[in-house]
Order: sequence, then structure tokens, then C-alpha cells
Amino acid sequence: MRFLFVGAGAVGGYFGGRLLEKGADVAFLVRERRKRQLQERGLSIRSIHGDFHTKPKVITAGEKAEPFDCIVLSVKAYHLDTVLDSITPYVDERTTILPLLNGMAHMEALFERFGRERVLGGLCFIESTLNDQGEVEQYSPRHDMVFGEWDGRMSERVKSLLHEMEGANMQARASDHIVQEMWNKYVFIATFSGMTALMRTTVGGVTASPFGKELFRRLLNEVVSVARSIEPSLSEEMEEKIWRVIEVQGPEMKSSLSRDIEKGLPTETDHLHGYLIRNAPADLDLPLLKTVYSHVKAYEADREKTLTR
Ligand SMILES: NC(=O)C1=CN([C@@H]2O[C@H](COP(=O)(O)OP(=O)(O)OC[C@H]3O[C@@H](n4cnc5c(N)ncnc54)[C@H](OP(=O)(O)O)[C@@H]3O)[C@@H](O)[C@H]2O)C=CC1
Ligand SMILES: CC(C)(CO)C(=O)C(=O)O
Repeated sequence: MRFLFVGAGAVGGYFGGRLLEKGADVAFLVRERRKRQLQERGLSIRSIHGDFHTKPKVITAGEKAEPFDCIVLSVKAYHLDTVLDSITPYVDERTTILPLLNGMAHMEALFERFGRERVLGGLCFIESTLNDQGEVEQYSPRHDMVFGEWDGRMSERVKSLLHEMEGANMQARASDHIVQEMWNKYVFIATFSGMTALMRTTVGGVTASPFGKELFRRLLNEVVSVARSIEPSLSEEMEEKIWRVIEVQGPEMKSSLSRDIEKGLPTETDHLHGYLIRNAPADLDLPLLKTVYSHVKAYEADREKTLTR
């Protein structure tokens, strides 16, 4: 199976690298600067699960290549529009598109562009980042990728993807309820990234602060209320289950959105928090979610001003 990972960042670089390590056929679609970096220094993973270094195959948008069997999307949400155009030449009837982005809004764009039958649901649970040398640093015990058909079928393509990933130094799992799992992850990350970004600290820093735990729980409650208004099939127990997941995170854990703020980069708050607010019923009171969103948007506006000065 030929894989194309779109973006060789924290997530794509990690999972694409792990598949290369096991001998899979993987190429990365990257932009010029990252291409030069990967050609000069190679792809390096520094991880609690073991380091790995390789010289990967890289292509840039527009370069000639046969369509791929599986295109894994691992870019930030605000790069998705450009990426949809870039991958179109590499998609044909054999291609499966597997997005690993946090959130849900990208699914609508993918279904619209490529048709539902081309796209799997997907998510990952991993804490990783690119350091200033362009190496992937990976910290969390979990390095999980989950994917599945939108209707829950255990299809042949899901089985063969799983087969390709077997034996790689990562946890790959097929899900027969990927919609619920993606929402669970979305609710988790909207809450987790929201609180850690708002308070500019780790999960342990939030919960040790005077009202941190209480605010965390209230934000979770708001996010679950919106999620269940958008997707009524979501289970009633999800709030309790996600709270338990938040509670067992290591105290040093941070979100990729917080790391982006620390690095002075744009964030996915429009995709994560903005999407929920835009799609919430008008009478739902969302004071904490709106505080998170306004806070991160204010950071983004200041960042823009500094860049244009
Ligand atoms: N990091 C984490 O711990 C986790 C992240 N996620 C989610 O995974 C997704 C990806 O995040 P993450 O890997 O952290 O992000 P990164 O910013 O680390 O990586 C994204 C990569 O995409 C590349 N890119 C951007 N535009 C293009 C383009 N047009 N063509 C090719 N490559 C492009 C960027 O390359 P460059 O700018 O160098 O050109 C960058 O290296 C997000 O939705 C995030 O929320 C989910 C779970 C955990
Ligand atoms: C919280 C975490 C690390 C879990 O995968 C994540 O999804 C993110 O930071 O974007």
C-alpha cells in the first residue's frame, strides 16, 4: 500500500515515520522549506517509545506522482483549503483519505470535495511537537491512531489499513463507532486546549489553581451541551467519561494549541471553539467557551498586528 502523509509535522512526521520504520511505502507531501529541511537533515523522531531517523521520500504540490492508496491528512485546520487542492491530483478511485485533524468541521469539507465514499473518519491521541531543528518530539505514553468507516462497517479497506500498520511502533485501531469517537476526542480537546490556553499552563497547573478544576468541569459541560445539540446521537454518559480522561492526564500534559501559542503561531481555535459557538443553539449560555474563544482570538489579533508592523 502506498501512503502519502500530507504535512510532516508533529503528527504526520510521527506516524509516517513509524510506518517507514516498519518498512511501509510512505511519501510526504510538504512545502518547500520543509522539503529542504528533510532532504538536508532527514526525518528524526525523538520519542519516549524510541528514536528513529530516516531520509524520507518527499514531494511538493504539483509534482508528478501516481495516485496513492491512502492519503493521511496531518496539517492544521487553517491549512486545509490549500491542501484539498494540492492532493486532488493524487486521488483516484483506489484512494482512501484518512484525516487525523482534531475537530469535526473538516469532515464536511472533505465529504464535499471528494465524496463520502473516499473518506474515513479518523483521529489520533498523541502529544508531539516539532522542535526548532524540525525534529519530531513525542512525549505521551499514548501514540494511538484510530480510524473507521462513517457507517461503522468493518470494510476491506479498513482491514487492509490495519494490516499495513500492524507491527509498527504505534497503536493503530479500527473503530466501528468512529463518529462517536471523533466527537469524544473533539469535546476532550476543545475543553482541554481551551483551559490550558486560557490559563497558559499544563493540565496540572490548571487543576492546582484555586478554581481550576471547577472551571474545567464547567467548560466541559458547556462543550458537551453544544456537541449534543449538534449531534443528538452522542451518549449521555460522554461528559462523565471525558472528565475521567481529563483527570488521568499526566500533570505536565499540554495541548498542541497551547504549544502553538507558546511558539507565537496561529491556532486552530476557529476550527475547535469557533465552530462549536457558530453551531450552538442561540439560547445556549456559553460563558466559558466564549471566554476561551475570545481570549485566543485576541492573542491571534495581537500576533497579526506584530507581524504587520
Ligand atoms: N501535535 C499533537 O500533539 C496533536 C495534534 N493533533 C492534530 O493534528 C493536526 C496536525 O497537527 P500537528 O501535526 O501538531 O501540526 P504541525 O504544525 O506540527 O504540522 C503540520 C504540518 O503541516 C504542514 N503544512 C501546512 N500546509 C501545508 C501544505 N499546503 N502542504 C504540505 N504541508 C503543509 C506544515 O509544514 P510547514 O509549515 O513547515 O510548511 C507543518 O509541518 C491538527 O489538527 C492538530 O490539532 C491531534 C492530536 C495531537
Ligand atoms: C491533547 C492531545 C495531545 C491529545 O492527542 C491533542 O490532541 C492535542 O494537543 O492536540
